[in-house]
Amino acid sequence: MTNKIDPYNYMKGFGNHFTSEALKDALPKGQNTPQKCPYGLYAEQLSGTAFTVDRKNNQRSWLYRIRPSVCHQPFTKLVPKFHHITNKFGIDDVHHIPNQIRWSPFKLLPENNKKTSVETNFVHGLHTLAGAGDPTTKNGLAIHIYIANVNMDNTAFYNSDGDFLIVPQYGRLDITTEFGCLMVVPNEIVVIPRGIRYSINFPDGSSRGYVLEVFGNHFELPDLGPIGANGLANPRDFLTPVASFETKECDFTIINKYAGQLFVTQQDHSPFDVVAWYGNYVPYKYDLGKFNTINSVSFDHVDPSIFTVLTSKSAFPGTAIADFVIFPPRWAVQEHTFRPPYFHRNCMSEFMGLISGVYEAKAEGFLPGGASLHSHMTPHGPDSVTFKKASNEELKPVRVADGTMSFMFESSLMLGVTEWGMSNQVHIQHDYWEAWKDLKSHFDATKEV
Ligand SMILES: O=C(O)Cc1cc(O)ccc1O
Ligand SMILES: [Fe+2]
Repeated sequence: MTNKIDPYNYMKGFGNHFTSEALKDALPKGQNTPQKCPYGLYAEQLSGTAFTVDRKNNQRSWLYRIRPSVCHQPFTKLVPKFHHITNKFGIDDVHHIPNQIRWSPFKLLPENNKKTSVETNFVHGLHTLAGAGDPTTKNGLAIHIYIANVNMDNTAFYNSDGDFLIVPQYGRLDITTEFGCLMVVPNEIVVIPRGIRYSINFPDGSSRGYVLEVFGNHFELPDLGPIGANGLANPRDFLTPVASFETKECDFTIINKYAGQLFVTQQDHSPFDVVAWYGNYVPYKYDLGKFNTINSVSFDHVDPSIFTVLTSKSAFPGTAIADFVIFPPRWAVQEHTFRPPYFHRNCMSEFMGLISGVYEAKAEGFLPGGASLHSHMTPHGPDSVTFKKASNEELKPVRVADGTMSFMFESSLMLGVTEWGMSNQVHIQHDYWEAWKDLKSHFDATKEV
């Protein structure tokens, strides 16, 4: 169903200082705030880091726009019954569960047509599934699922709480941002940093995907250490839109997520009126198919951190608030090795989703559009069918996960599951624990190998 045509233009590179003009010479020359800007535009700075952050981590962009963002009426709060977002992750607000949890695919909404009249845009279709921490202290994360079927007509959204890393699983995202437009297809991801206004259309109708929201540090590429200067997600493959603007004057709704609540306001013009911009605080997309996958070519199963695409660091070195990790198609060649993921218990929370295909550790039950959560120190690993097969198979080089893409949001924080995530609006597989119940003892004290 996915038509992969992408009508938009992009600039390449991660963390670059870009410049983009939709009209020739719309950027001021040699300064940020001339007394009068070209074409009668307004200058506006968007700061993604504190003014005083060290130079190498400082992120900001300058936007030259028809009207400054401040031209809007006062915000009013949208009562919680009109949305499904929360940032309350305290012990009494969400469910902290040591069991292995698995959700069947989150139900798509019916196509929006006259018969069904269910109309849900991206923002109203966001359901918080799990999280930890608090955006007011800029520490933590939330995981949302979106299920939606209508465009955000004359509506824009921005998030004061953190950055959104969006993983579309079903249906493309046609995104208009203040910086330009992006078309994002399943198997690509898009990051929209804090504060940037955007609107999402669903060219394929009813759509579904996952969102990782981080309240603290922005996403960055992981360090490569002994891997060397190349590998994993290459900076050149991150794409940022080019400036484009509209001059629409009409009633426009702006929705703001602020401290886990939604606020709404109106203005009389489109916020997508940025004629030119420059800077390094930008939205970007990345095709997961471009990941340069590195793994063991000798023996043993390597930890999945080798598949990290992006990370949002905590204050503790090497310990992420959230890593975005993928399990891409690759060759498995390890000798005398049990090749699928090992049995393990982890001091991190592991939330997993499946974009397409079958995940190597689970023969059944983990399905595209579904999810699993293995919390701090919760034991998990290959199901019994996978264990039996992989313990006995001939170890020739094989393609793993061809046509498949799964991912993990791995966090050092202890995730709580929301009321929605436990409700009968979703389907928790209560028999998930049985995936391991047939793992019998093979112990024989007389047999060394
Ligand atoms: O639990 C999982 O399926 C994710 C995972 C994969 C892997 O290859 C090693 C460790 C790990 O947590
Ligand atoms: Fe795991």
